[in-house]
Amino acid sequence: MTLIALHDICFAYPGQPPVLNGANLQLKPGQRLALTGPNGSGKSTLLRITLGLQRPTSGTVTLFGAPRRAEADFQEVRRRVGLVFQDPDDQLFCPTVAEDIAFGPRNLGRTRDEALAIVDRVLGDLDLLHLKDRITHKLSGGEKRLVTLATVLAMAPDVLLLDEPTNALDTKNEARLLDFLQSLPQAILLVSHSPAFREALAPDRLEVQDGRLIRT
Ligand SMILES: Nc1ncnc2c1ncn2[C@@H]1O[C@H](COP(=O)(O)OP(=O)(O)OP(=O)(O)O)[C@@H](O)[C@H]1O
Repeated sequence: MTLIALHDICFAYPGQPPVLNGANLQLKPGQRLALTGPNGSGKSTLLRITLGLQRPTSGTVTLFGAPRRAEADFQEVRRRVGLVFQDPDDQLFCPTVAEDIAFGPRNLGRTRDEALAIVDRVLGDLDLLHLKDRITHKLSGGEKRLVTLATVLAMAPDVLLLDEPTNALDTKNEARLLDFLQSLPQAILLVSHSPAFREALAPDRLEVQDGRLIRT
């Protein structure tokens, strides 16, 4: 089954020329696909449309085999699509790292102990246990980036949408993140301006050109 299918997506911000103008994309289980294109070409907008955070002017978003139009359609599957936003401050809002990571599992009805076990597992997987009790807003930019990924992984999504995951990471952490992401079974849609990272993780790519997605 195709996880994500975008068909003929058109979108314009109010009073502006179209950002997307007939964009098509399919992501299958286990597939890793990169989205490239210049600044402002519409990559982040496309990720937000995929999750229903913005609605296309026309076109169809199909997730897990069903077309999604209304907010309720997206809510049903949002947990299964983990979006790591470009700006971690859009995503981290609890006082401590552990609380931020536990928030999603708690919302899904996990007990406090279950959620705390998930926090330990995810932080352990990312080699970040030392950050567990830190105040989130005092983390460095790179630490916030990795903690944001931890909050998403705690929801055990089927697909990861990663918007510039290496922003603010040093070379050592970038290499470790690459190793980690390569070991994951999930399908990944990656937006990254780092050619080396992109080619290592997702050599298959689509480029946004004049609002369309072109295989290059
Ligand atoms: N909320 C908004 N209101 C109005 N215009 C917006 C809004 N968000 C983005 N835009 C504009 O839409 C266009 C596409 O933005 P988007 O963030 O999707 O591009 P991008 O390809 O992800 O860029 P980058 O590589 O710089 O992250 C840009 O011209 C941007 O200025």
